[in-house]
Amino acid sequence: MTAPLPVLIERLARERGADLPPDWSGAPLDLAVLGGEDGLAILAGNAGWDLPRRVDGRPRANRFPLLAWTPEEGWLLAEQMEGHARLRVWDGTARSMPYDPDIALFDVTLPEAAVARTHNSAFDVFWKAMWARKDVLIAATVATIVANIITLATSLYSMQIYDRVIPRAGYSTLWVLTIGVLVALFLDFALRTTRALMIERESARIDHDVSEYFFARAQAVRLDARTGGVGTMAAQLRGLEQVRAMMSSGSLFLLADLPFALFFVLVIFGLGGALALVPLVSLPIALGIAWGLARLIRKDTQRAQISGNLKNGLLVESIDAAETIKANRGGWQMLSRWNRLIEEIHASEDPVKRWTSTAGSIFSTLQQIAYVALIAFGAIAVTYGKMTTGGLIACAIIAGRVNGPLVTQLPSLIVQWGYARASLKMLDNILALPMDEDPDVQGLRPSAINGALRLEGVRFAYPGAREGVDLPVLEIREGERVAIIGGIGSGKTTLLRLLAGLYRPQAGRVMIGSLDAAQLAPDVLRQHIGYLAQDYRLVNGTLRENLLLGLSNPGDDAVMKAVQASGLMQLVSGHPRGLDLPIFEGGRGLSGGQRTLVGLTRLLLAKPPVLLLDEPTANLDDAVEGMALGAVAGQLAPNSTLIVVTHKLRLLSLVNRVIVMANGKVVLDGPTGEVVKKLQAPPPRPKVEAQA
Ligand SMILES: Nc1ncnc2c1ncn2[C@@H]1O[C@H](COP(=O)(O)OP(=O)(O)OP(=O)(O)O)[C@@H](O)[C@H]1O
Repeated sequence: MTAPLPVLIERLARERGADLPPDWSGAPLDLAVLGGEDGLAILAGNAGWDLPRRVDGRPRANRFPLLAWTPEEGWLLAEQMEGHARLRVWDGTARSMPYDPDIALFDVTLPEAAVARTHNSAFDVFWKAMWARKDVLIAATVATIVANIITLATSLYSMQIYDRVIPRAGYSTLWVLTIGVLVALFLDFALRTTRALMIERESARIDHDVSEYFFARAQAVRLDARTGGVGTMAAQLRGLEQVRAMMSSGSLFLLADLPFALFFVLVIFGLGGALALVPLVSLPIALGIAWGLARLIRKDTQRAQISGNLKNGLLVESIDAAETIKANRGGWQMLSRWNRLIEEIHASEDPVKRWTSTAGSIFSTLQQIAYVALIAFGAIAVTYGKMTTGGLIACAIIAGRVNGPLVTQLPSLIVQWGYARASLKMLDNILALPMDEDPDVQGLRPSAINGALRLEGVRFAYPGAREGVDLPVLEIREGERVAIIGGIGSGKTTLLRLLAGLYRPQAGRVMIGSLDAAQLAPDVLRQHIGYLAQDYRLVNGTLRENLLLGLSNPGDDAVMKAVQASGLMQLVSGHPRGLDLPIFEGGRGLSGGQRTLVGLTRLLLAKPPVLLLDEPTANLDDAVEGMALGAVAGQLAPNSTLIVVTHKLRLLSLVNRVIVMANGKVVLDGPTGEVVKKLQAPPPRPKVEAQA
């Protein structure tokens, strides 16, 4: 028996606890092509992975599982060595075969999920991304060292011109020196350009790594931990830009050049002795002022950042809720909140600007005083014959390098660092939020899960709420059809989200089959449980992309069949672009009912064994409701579990058990007929006391 390469890789991923893309099994690849020895390289190339490496010689135990290729048997999964002479392989079934050094063994590096990497702080994320490219950064540092040494050429050139060429009219020396210095300048240009290119390229890669990590991390934040607004969280993530600006090549070069200030001071000491005292005094003063500035603006930059995030949140909210705001004349209120935030931002930014410009003026005066002091002391040294005029000029040029670009740019660099620091703190807050999956724990990936659900001692309350959902025991057997009904705000949606594993209970546990939902790998959980939210949101893209969100493409025939069954056909056939009709951000472009139908159709394609539907027909008319529910009911296998939250009595015909909720608790639970009868029974009359 042989298994196709994608199936072997699926098993390999499972053994390594790695995730493959949801559309993996539908990878549009010709299996005949994959059957050959080059198949693996083609597949990896198509998936955008690193090229699999061939393992030379007998592999060590820790390298397994590996993919094995033999011309006779094709592709196999080599799981481990059995003794010295045999290899345990899997190709649909596990078996053992003689180990032959000619068997080609390949190590496939499956891309690690961005979020699987754990970092203690946002700074750590940046640092590790930089450290991973240390080779290039070291090369850039070497280029910096050489370029800075070459920089000395111009100053030494001036020295020679004043000391040797001018007094003796030494033209031949002049030409030689000029050509020499031009060559040095060209070399300096080449080195600085190469360094810039190297750093730009690497910083683009670092940026890619870092932003991928934070995007994935923000997505992985558990739903019940997302307390802040959408806009505020988005703004916190945008703080990445500020950190990036800080790490832009300009700032990096400036920092890379910083140690050379000391080197230049040493050179001045070599040329002019005590003259080195001038930069030796002025540089620490400049750095001290810079440090003071950083401390002075720290609080204000942080405050400006927080207000900026709130401003972004308000902007997103005002656009998102435009309908409510317009219809209720809420514009004025939003505007006043906006103006208040702008005032707050200005109040925090003003001191930052004031201090920065004051520091800038101090720096420029300091620079000029340092220059005057150097020339004055230098002039005395020259008159006493302690140094030559050329030496003094060389010292003046070199001192300019110490104080020049570094000191001029320091204030703006410090402000940038202030904002970057505040951004890093906010990114730290995102990293502190709990995730769907504990990155240190490899989630369970069983090949089959039972469709039963059980809540044991579950308590859940929203942050800041006094009471929430409280369910000592609730058991739903495999294949059961259950409706959850109850008043508004009674906790039906919360219960459904707990069952779907989208919320983590604060006490107790949710069991899926015989496994704790918290221990299952999220992708396995999502595959097993289909959840249709009450307000089903679509994402920007086409209708087809929304229908196949997170699914492998089953082909247009299957998609059209599901579209026909759910009642979405009218929309598809009525649009010139059919399945490719565009969906805008947040699902704009479709009506509320159509959005629900897209969600239902997607579930028809996903065919999960457990279906959790939250008021699936609230937005549908009777005809479409009947059609959509008929499609769902028609697709249910005998062991599929269905739980539907509803306010509509019509939906009770789909189920054989009804759970009634009130104030976060189950108050009635039983067969549909019984519960309906109890609900319809008139309330017991209060006993009339016998008249005395
Ligand atoms: N994101 C949230 N943050 C804080 N409290 C919430 C949140 N969502 C719901 N609640 C509160 O939790 C309680 C239960 O809400 P839930 O959405 O589960 O009710 P429901 O029974 O589904 O109501 P409905 O029939 O209106 O959909 C309500 O009192 C609600 O105010």
